[in-house]
Formats: sequence, structure tokens, C-alpha cells
Amino acid sequence: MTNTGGHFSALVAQPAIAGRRVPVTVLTGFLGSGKTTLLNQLLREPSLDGVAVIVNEFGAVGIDHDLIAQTHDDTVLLANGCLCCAVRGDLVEALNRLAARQDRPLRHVLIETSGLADPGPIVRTLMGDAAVRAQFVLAGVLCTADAVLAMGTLDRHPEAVRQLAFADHLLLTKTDLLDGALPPPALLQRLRDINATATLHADRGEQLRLLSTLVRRAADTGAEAFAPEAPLYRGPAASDAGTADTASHRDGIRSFVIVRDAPLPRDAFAAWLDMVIAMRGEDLLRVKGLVQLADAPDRPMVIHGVQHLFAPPTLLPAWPGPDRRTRIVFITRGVDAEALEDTLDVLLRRHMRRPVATAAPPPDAAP
Ligand SMILES: Nc1nc2c(ncn2[C@@H]2O[C@H](COP(=O)(O)OP(=O)(O)OP(=O)(O)O)[C@@H](O)[C@H]2O)c(=O)[nH]1
Repeated sequence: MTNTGGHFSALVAQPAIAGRRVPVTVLTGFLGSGKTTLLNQLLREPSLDGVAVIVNEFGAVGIDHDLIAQTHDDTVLLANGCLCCAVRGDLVEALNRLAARQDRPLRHVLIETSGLADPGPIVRTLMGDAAVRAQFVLAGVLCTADAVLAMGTLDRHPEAVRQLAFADHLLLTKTDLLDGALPPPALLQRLRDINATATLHADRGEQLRLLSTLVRRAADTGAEAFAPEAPLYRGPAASDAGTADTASHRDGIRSFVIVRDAPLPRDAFAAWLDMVIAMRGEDLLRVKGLVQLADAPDRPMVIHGVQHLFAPPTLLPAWPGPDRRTRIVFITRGVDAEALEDTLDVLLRRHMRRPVATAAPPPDAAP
């Protein structure tokens, strides 16, 4: 089987070795769900030098920005529009300005989105703008959810569902208002249905520790989006083989993980992803994964995609933990996980059957 020459094949032919780029964490969550409060608590910590905060507010007057600037002097306001649409160019400009500054070091960028922002275009900007990509790497997406109001918000506002669907970590806020009670099981189920692969943090101390670790980590690879620990309430157990799947028919959003034990031939994998992108690109809200390639089994390949757009994949110097399996998280609208797995199997079988003579080694096979 030969490559179809699609978008991903073109990128995967020569993945770059992960280099030193500034990690970017995106903090999203619906209006009033507690993003600024959380950020302010974090920024009270001493020694967050080198952590720049970009605050996006919908209105022309930056209230959140003022609140955050009181505690943290490295804050940029992008006001009067949503990062996902009106001020996307401003985000690129702000990031480029941060990258170019000489007066103080830059270790991490935290972006607080407006409460209505769709994280998709923001993540796409980080992956798709060449100048940004050369300097920055997405470290993860965090999303706050109000323990008291989230159910109603999710019913009424599709933006809130998308924000949750994009997250690597869900942060349940206002649990103190539950009067010591546990979060309602129906809410936990709903969150799990929307995003089974994210880790859920209900404890404020734990949330702050997570954020603090993220912004302090001298990481530069983007691998931190793939939390090695299993999601708190449910998710793919380490021993699971194949697809860990959960469906959310109510919200139409489905998340699942494709897990493979055996290393994958690069061209078969690329051809499969080309096909998935061509056929279901619109419905791929987010794809992220660590892939074990047959020709570079010791160096996981990090992939990130939003809809049709995939960032050029990078090879990490080593696996971040003992688990060396391929794990690809899909957050989709109505994509059938089993069908997707079947197509991968078909392409892998075809690859196995093809004559050895045609199996040309990839250009950068030997690391
Ligand atoms: N009781 C309680 N109140 C909270 C908590 N987190 C936030 N709040 C309150 O909820 C309101 C909204 O919080 P913000 O932090 O401004 O929420 P936001 O997500 O930044 O809101 P937008 O800027 O509108 O998107 C404020 O009055 C906060 O004081 C919490 O954990 N417990």
C-alpha cells in the first residue's frame, strides 16, 4: 500500500525532533465558571517568574485582566472580542511579542479564554501558525465547570460542551457551595459522557497543584497533555487493549482512545489518518496522541489535530513513562470508534501483505 499523499502523510514523512519551545496552557470554561478566581489563587504563589498570562475578555473593559494584573505583572489583555474569532490575530501577535522579548525570560504562557470562546480555533492557531509553532507548544487545555450550574449551562450552551470536550483536565469549581456534599452523580456522568478521557479534579488544592506543576515544569515537548495517570472517575485503564470508548449521544460528542500494543508502520498509520481526516475531518474536534512507530519505537511521536488541521508531528527523545503503547485520544462528533479501529486494522493488514521490496524505508528512519 502506498501513501495517499494526504495532509498527514505529508507531515509525518519527517517529524521534527521536539525542540525547546515555550509551553502554552489554555484555561477555558464557561462564563462565570471560576477561571479568573482560580488563576488569581495560582498567581498568589511566589516565584512564578517567567510565566506570562494572556487574558481574553469579551467586553472592551478588562475586569479580569485588572484582577489578575493586581497579583501578576506579566499579564497581557486581549479585549473586545473572542480569541477564537475576532482577536485571533491579536493572539498571534501577543505570542510573537512575548517570544521576541529580551528583558526577561519566558518559561510558560497561560491563556485564559473568554467564557464564550471555542477552544478549537485557539488550539489550531497554536498548531497551525508557523511562526507561533516554531516558538510555542500546546501543553494542555484545562476547563472549569461550575458544580452548581454546569448542568443547566450544558443544556443551553453548546459552547460550554465544546469547551469541556477539548479539555485534558476538567476542574470542578464551587464545590464549596455543595455544602460538603459530593458533586451530583448526574453531573459527573454528564462530564464523563462529554469527555471520558480528561482527568477530573474536584479538589481546589489539587487543581492548584496541577496548574502549578504545569507552569513550572521545564517541559518543552507538548507531551504533558497526555497525563499518564488514568482519569479520576472513569477512563481507559492501563491494562485495556483496543479502544476505550464512551459515547455521549445526548451532546453528540464522543470521546474514545485507540490503544495499540504493537508499533505501527509509519506509512500505514499516515495513510489511515489521511483517510480519517478526508472522511471525517469536520467531526474531529480534537485528536491527540503518542504513537509508537515501527521505525522509531524508542521515540514516541506526538500528534495533535483539530478538525482537518494537524500540527507537524514531533518525536520525543524518549517515552514519558513506562507505557510505550500507542494511545490516540479522539474527541469527535458522532464518529464510530469501532469503525475507525476497523479501518486501521484494514490498513495495517494491507501493509503486512504488501511485497517487501516496495517497503521503502522512511527518509529519517534511523534516529
Ligand atoms: N463559592 C465559590 N465561588 C466561586 C468559586 N469560583 C468562582 N467563584 C465566584 O464565581 C464568580 C465568577 O467567577 P470568575 O472567576 O470571575 O469566573 P470566570 O470563569 O473568570 O468568569 P468570566 O470572566 O465571566 O468568564 C465570582 O463571583 C467568583 O467569586 C468557588 O470555587 N466557590
